[in-house]
This record gives sequence, structure tokens and C-alpha cells, in this order.
Amino acid sequence: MNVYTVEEMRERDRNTMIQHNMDILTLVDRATDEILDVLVSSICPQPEGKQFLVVCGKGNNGADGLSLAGKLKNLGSRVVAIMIQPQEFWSEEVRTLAHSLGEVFIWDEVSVERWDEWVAGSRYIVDAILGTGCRGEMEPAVAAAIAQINETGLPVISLDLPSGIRGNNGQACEIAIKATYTIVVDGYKTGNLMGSSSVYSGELLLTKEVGLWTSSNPDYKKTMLERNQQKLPSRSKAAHKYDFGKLVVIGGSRGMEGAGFLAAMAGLRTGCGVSQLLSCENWEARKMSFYPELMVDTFFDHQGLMEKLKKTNAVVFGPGTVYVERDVEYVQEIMESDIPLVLDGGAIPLLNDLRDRIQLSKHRLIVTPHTGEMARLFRVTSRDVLEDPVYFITSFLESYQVDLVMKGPCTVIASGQEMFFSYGPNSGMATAGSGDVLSGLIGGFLAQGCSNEEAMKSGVLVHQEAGNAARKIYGERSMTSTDILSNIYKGIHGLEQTIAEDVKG
Ligand SMILES: NC(=O)C1=CN([C@@H]2O[C@H](COP(=O)(O)OP(=O)(O)OC[C@H]3O[C@@H](n4cnc5c(N)ncnc54)[C@H](O)[C@@H]3O)[C@@H](O)[C@H]2O)[C@H](O)CC1
Ligand SMILES: [K+]
Repeated sequence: MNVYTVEEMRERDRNTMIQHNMDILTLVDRATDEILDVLVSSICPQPEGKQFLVVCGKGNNGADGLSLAGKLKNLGSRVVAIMIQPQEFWSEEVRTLAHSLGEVFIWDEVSVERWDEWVAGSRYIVDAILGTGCRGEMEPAVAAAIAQINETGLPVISLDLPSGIRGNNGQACEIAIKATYTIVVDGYKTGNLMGSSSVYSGELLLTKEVGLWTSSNPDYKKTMLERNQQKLPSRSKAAHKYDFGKLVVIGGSRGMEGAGFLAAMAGLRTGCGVSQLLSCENWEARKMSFYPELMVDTFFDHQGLMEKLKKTNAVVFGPGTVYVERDVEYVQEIMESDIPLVLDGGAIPLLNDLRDRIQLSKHRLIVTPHTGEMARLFRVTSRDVLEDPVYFITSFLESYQVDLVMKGPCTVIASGQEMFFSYGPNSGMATAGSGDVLSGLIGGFLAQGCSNEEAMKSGVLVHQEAGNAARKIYGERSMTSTDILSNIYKGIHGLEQTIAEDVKG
């Protein structure tokens, strides 16, 4: 399943029209065939006899609304179509579609009584006011319509994007539609997945492809992260624990020992044979092991560290550390050895100190910032990153030449010329230690010999599924990172099952 920016979507529209000799009306017609298919199969199996209140804008999102209204009418639904803007502002396509629909009302001319009557008689509102074209300040008439729709309490079906959500970053305008379902046309827009979109979109439903031109060589190929792309490391029944790899987590400084333990334990739960927490100058950590299956040790200088990293197959550096300049040397030493390395938490800011030396790394580094950590690296604010996440992800790849896992309600894995989006909003994951569990998972898979890409994908998928399982038991409010940790096995089972089905399949 592909993901596009608004600019890429426009380019696809343009090239489809030129190369396949298609006009906008044909594109809209194809899009609404697929929208109707999703509506009937996933939202309203029997639309005949039911009333749909379809509220349309003057652009192509509005054209989608009018075209869908016509098709619902043909199926025997009752349709009330309202245009927000008066006729003189309609596009050519909107004009044609409105004409063939017959009766279309204009927002400003609708009395309160009529609106109330339509709302009372309708089963659904279709929001076709704004799609990917939303930009700048909201027109007052549009804002008023959105507020009024949000107040009805009726289920709202948004077409492509909830009106007022920006197509590239998912940020909400001063007001936006609170949808029950969002039917996304042809491919996810980055704005369907990022920013505040999860607060407004309701259930995201994707149409089949509508036959648009697709670049065979985009700058960055963007797809949804899917379970069936994964393969887990194989396991021999005759194995020794070291055959499954040793992970070392360097972290757990004074007062933050728990972060180190969570990461080390998450690694062990992926199936690696041995996991150790190494703390710098923290003897206390050795006394506080919460988990008997973990090894815990302390180091004082880089000779001591490298001595302790013998027979280590992967290192996660940073859960429960703060930025200390001295750590640059430690990280550099590990980079130059043959050990795959994940930089997380307190080690992420070291990236700016290491910039000139990253090429010396034998393995490509993996770095796992959340948006705040990403912003600090670029010396901008989180708001800047949220404003243009795709730009910052590509800049990150280009500036640092490392692999990236940017954590958030939609976690993005980025490597080389590819990005994978993992959309699974769960507010329970925004809890202390959740990121430590993720970096431990990635480290655990690396220690078993997975490639960076496999380890990042498996780590993110398992983390998300473990979080969903924890939510089922404790709820989004009460779940903690220990609950994510203890549900890792469910994420692993999920992946094992998918793989088994694929093999059978
Ligand atoms: N790409 C596809 O596969 C297809 C997409 N389709 C649909 O078309 C929309 C995008 O259409 P576009 O005309 O570019 O934009 P919109 O309809 O979203 O809106 C443009 C319209 O609205 C005005 N406007 C912009 N911002 C605001 C604002 N803040 N307040 C008020 N008005 C605003 C702007 O001036 C324009 O006039 C896409 O999402 C799909 O739904 C088709 O189905 C074809 C295939
Ligand atoms: K919309």
C-alpha cells in the first residue's frame, strides 16, 4: 500500500490525464466507483432507502461528493446535496456534476429549520468539502459548515481527508471535521497518517487503486509497513544460547536504571540468547536487577567497555543516559568495531558530534528519535518537524547517512530511498519507557543477525502489536511499558502466524 505526499498525488493526477488521456471527470468517476465500493462493503451494506447528507466544496473533493451522491441515488438512497460556495466559485467539473444531480442547495441559503430537518432524516453525513487542496486560513463559510456538521452527532464519512486536515502533515486547521470514517482515495496521503489526523479521521478505509499513473522511480518510495513483509530469524532446536546472539544495552545511568532494564529485557523477549545491561560508572544498577535472566555490569573507561563487548552481536546505546560528551568516544569505538549499533535516548544528540565520522562505521547506524529528539538534532522546534515531517525525514537521511526510526502515533522507518509508515494510534504507547522497549526490540533482532531493515520492521511491528495487546488488558490510560514488555510475545506470535500463513499460502 503506497503513501504519497500531496505534490506526488498532483503529479500522478497530471500524468494520468496526459499519458492516459483522461479528464478530471473520468478520474472522479473512477474514484467514486471505488469509494462507493468501500462505503457499501465496510460502512453501510444497504444504502437503499437511507438518506445521505452530502456537503461539498468547490474543488475536486466536492466533485467526489457530487459524483458519489449521484451513484447513491442510483442505488435507491435519498440524497441531500449542499454546496458550501455559491455557483460563481464552482469548478467546471463541479458545475457539470451538480447539473446532472438535479437539486443542489447552497449553504448560505439553507434555513436552520431545513438543516435540522435534513439532519433528523439522515443516516450519514458525507464530508466532501476539502481534501488535499486544503491550505491557508479557513474561509468563514467553510469553518461554519464544519462546526455545524460536528455538532450533529451523525456518523460522518469524510472523503480522502477530514476537511480541515492538511494533506501533507495531518495538522488540523483552526477547525476540522471529526469523522467517523475516512475513505482514502487510491493511496494514503502522508497527512492521513501523521500529525493530528488520528484524532479526526475515525476509521481509515482505503479504496482500491483507481488506475492513476505511478512513478516507477520516486525520490523516496513510501509504503505502509505490513506484517507479511517480515521474516523472523530461524531457530535450531540444537542451538546454544550464543547461537541466538548477545545484545548489550548501554544505559541505565543513575536514576534511570529502569530504561536500561526495559530495553535489555525487550531484546531478550525477541529470542536473542543473552542480554546484558552495561551501565557507565553505576554500581547501583548491578544491585537492582529486576530481572534475573539479565546480566548486569558496569564499566569505567573505553578499554573496559570494549573488553565487555567481546562476543557481543548488537549494542543499543542510550536508554536511560543523558548527553555527555565523553560518550562520543565510546560510540565511535563501537562504530569502528564490527558490532551493529542502535542509538537511542540520551545517545541521539551525539549524532551531531559524530557527523564526520559516521562513514567509519562498518554497519549503518540505526537512530530512533521521537519528534522532539529529531527537532533538537536540527536545532529547530518539534512544531517545525510536525509541520513538515517528510522534509525532516529526508533531510535526516541525507545529512547523517544513517537508518531512522522516527517514533510517534505513526512511526516512520526510513532507510536509503525508502520509507515505511506504521500507523497504529494508541495513546497508551505515549508512556515512559515505551521507546526503550522499542530500541531493545530492534537490538534483539539485530543480535540474532537480522539486517537493519528487518530488525527495524520487526521491532516496530512487534512493539505496536504488544502495545495493542496491553491496551486490551489495561486500557490506554493505565497501560505502562512493563505491560508492553510482557505482551511482546503476542507481537511475536502475530508475526510467526503471518509467516506461517504465507508459507502455507
Ligand atoms: N488524486 C486523486 O487520485 C484524485 C483526487 N480527487 C479528489 O480531489 C481532491 C483534491 O482536489 P483539489 O481540487 O485539488 O482540492 P480540494 O477539493 O481539496 O479543495 C480545493 C478548493 O478548496 C479551496 N480551499 C483550499 N483551502 C481552503 C481553506 N482553508 N478554506 C476554504 N477553502 C479552501 C481551494 O481554493 C480550492 O478551490 C482529493 O482530495 C480527492 O478527494 C479526485 O477524486 C480525482 C482523483
Ligand atoms: K473531505
